[in-house]
Formats: sequence, structure tokens, C-alpha cells
Amino acid sequence: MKILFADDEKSLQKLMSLELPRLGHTVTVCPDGVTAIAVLEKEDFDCLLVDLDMPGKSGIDVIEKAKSTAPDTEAIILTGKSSTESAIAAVKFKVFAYLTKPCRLMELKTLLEGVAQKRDQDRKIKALTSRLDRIEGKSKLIGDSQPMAVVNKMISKVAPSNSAVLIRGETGTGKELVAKAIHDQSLRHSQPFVAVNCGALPENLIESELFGHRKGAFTGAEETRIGLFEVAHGGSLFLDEIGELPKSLQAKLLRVLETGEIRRVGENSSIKVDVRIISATHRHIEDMVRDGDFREDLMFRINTFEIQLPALRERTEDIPLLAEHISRRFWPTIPMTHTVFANETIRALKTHHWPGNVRELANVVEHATILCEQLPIKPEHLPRRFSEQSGSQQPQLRAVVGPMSLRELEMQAIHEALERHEGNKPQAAEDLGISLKTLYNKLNQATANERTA
Ligand SMILES: Nc1ncnc2c1ncn2[C@@H]1O[C@H](COP(=O)(O)OP(=O)(O)OP(=O)(O)O)[C@@H](O)[C@H]1O
Repeated sequence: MKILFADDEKSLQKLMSLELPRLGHTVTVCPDGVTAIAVLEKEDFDCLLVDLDMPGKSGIDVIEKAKSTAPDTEAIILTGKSSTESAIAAVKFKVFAYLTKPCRLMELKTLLEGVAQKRDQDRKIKALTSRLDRIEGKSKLIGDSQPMAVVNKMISKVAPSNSAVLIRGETGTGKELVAKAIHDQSLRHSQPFVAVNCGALPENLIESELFGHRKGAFTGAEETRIGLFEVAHGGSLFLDEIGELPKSLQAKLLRVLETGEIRRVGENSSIKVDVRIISATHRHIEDMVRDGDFREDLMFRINTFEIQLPALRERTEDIPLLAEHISRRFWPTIPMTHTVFANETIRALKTHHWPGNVRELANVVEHATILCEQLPIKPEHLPRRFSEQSGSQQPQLRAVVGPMSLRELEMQAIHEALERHEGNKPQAAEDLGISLKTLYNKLNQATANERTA
């Protein structure tokens, strides 16, 4: 690491200029705070090692200067005595550690290793965060139709409150996007947004996934793990497909929502958590309550505020904007002035039934962008079902060019099964002969592909 050392003690200056390079660091030694500040005008350092009491400018002044230009700089304070004032300043400037004089080299070595490790972790977190931002993208809800205007208004009204929100809508209507928009517009926006699909987890894992577990709580629990409630502390937890939550877990979730406390599996004591709950379902929860499949008290708890998302077929006027927006995910270089879709393509898209809603539209657009070599995208670039469906109304449409990929065939089969079962995923999975988890994985994969494209 690149270290700046500032101390007016001559013997220490000599020691550090010898020992720090031996530990693999490069060091700039300054005899006082004023010199250190002058050096910081020209250079940044990974770590500061500064004496608290120096004539002229103190160690805290040096740290303040370094952090004003390079906030990631770490600092270790050397001190003979600690005072309340210096402790407050240390907290303010997030000082890494105090080292009391006379300082032992072994102690300093361990501290510097800790600083290096922290910087490494910070870099990894930054890389992961930027990757996550790219994958999640902006939670921008496209569509200026009347139904979407109502949705946007409801989001902006409910976001600043702490109320539990239930988002209803068919598969692929953008429920997760709405949940993210609520979080982004809330006071919790700088805290985590954690999404969990209640239908995609095997029953025996959901409890430990949500609440965490203690080491040895069950076979395979090799170490203590925190659950998603704790991960989401201070932020929002999005419980997607809440209707799929097993009854035993419904009771436990209700208790958590009522007490604000969770208990890790195998743990005796509880932990307070502050989490806003946003749930989503494509199922008619009231019917599930009537059939005894969903707890009525939990239903009241999760839907303080309800947002109903319109199906894509109920807002066909948004299709041109959505299709254009999605096409630019695949072709980011198309100039904004270019016409991406021919008029007859938009007409074909507007007459489709869209059982898979916006997710299906994204798949169709991806298919078309692969086939189309020159803009605009024409009906012949759309998947075969479009020419079949509109064959009688639009005989001019040609059959699809080229074969469909396995992935496209798979997604088509999934959308058709969802259409047959009116969006009911467990039934569609059964019909397709795959597990519900596999169905979710394929839908999620399709969404991830669209986002990263
Ligand atoms: N209004 C919209 N504007 C832009 N993109 C949208 C919109 N609605 C949905 N999408 C896109 O459609 C895809 C599916 O959206 P999302 O995963 O939010 O749907 P969902 O209703 O949660 O689906 P499921 O019920 O299957 O979980 C995503 O790629 C999302 O970005």
C-alpha cells in the first residue's frame, strides 16, 4: 500500500521509513501536519498513519484533508493518550484504528493487513454493486397509457409511507419493476432492496432463507447464516408470488410482521428487524382464503395498499413505446431518430393477446432483432405464431425467416402453457412436465437475459 506517515518524533520517522518498506509498503514520511497536508495537495494515499498531536496541524486535520479529496483513504491514528474530542473526530472521519504509543511493530503489521483487506473488500463490493445496477437496470416503468398513469400515481403516493403493498397482476406485467420503483421512491432507497420468489424455493429451505439459521440447526447447516429479512434490514423485502408460500410459513411470516422480530432457525432469541414488505401475486388471494389455502389475517397484513397492474392487452397503446424501449436494450446504438418498427409490425404486435405480457413482448423483440438485418423490423421478423394468428387478417405476412432457437421454442411453449392456465404457474408447470422451480428459473433467466442484453 501507499502510506503517508506523519509524526514529529524523529525516532519514529526513522523507524517507519525502514520498517514500512520491509512490510511491502511504500512510505512518504512527513515531520509535521503542515508538510503532510502539502503532500496531500499533490498525491493520494491508500492509508494514513498519523500522530494525533503535532505542532501546527493535528493528525485529525491531516485526515480531514485527505478524505476531502479521496474519501476512500483509510487512516490509523497514533496517540499517546486518547481524548473524547479525538474519539469524536475519529468516528466522524471513519478512522480505521487507534494505535497507542509506544507502537509495537507486530500490532502495526496486523492493522495494515486489516486495512489492505478492507480496501480489497470495498473494491469487490463496488464491482458487485455496479454489476447489479447493470443487471437490474433503472426501475423505469415504460408506458403513458391511462392504466399506467394510475399505477404511477399510486406508486408515488404509497412509496414515502412505510405501508405494506400488495401488487397484483398477471405474469410478466412488471410486478417486480413496480416493487423496485416503490423502494426507489421511498425514504429507504439507499438501503437494500431484496427480492425473493416464494414459489421458487423448496418448502424446507424457505424458512432458513427468510429468517436465517444457526450452525447445526439441521443437517447441512454447516455455518450460521443470516436470512433475507436481516439482509433487507432498513430497506424493503419483495415477496414475489406470496400466494405460493406454504401454510406453515404463512403463520411464521405473520408473527414476524406483527412483532417486527425474527428468529433464526435453531436459535432461541429473537432479533429486531426494520423491513418494509412489498408482496406480489398473480393469484386471487381472496379465493385462496376462501379455499383455506391462505391465511386471512396474513392477507390483511400484507395488503394495506394494493396496486393492480394492467395486462398488456389492456394497454395496447403502450406497445410501440415498450417495443422501442426494449429493442434499444438489444441494439443500444440505434440513433433515437431511427424508426425501429414498421407500422404493420406495430399493428401485428397490437393485435396479439400477450399471455406472457411485457416479458413475452421482450422475447418477441429479441427474436426480431436477431432476424432483422436492416431496420425497420417487419412482421416477417416476428415469431411464427404472429403470422399464424394474423394469417386471415393480414395475408400479406410472410412465414417466419429461419428456424427458432431452442430457447425461443421453450419460451413459446411456456407462454402458451401460461395462457392455457390463465397465468397459473403451478398448473402451467404441471402441464409442461417440469417442476415449478424450473419454470421460475426459466422465466427469471429470460428476464435476466433481457436485462443484460
Ligand atoms: N412497464 C414496463 N416498462 C418496462 N419494462 C417492463 C415493464 N413491465 C415489465 N417490464 C419488463 O418485463 C419483464 C418482466 O417484468 P417483471 O419481472 O417485473 O414481471 P412480473 O410481473 O414480476 O413477472 P412474474 O409474475 O413472472 O414474476 C422485465 O424484463 C421487465 O423489465
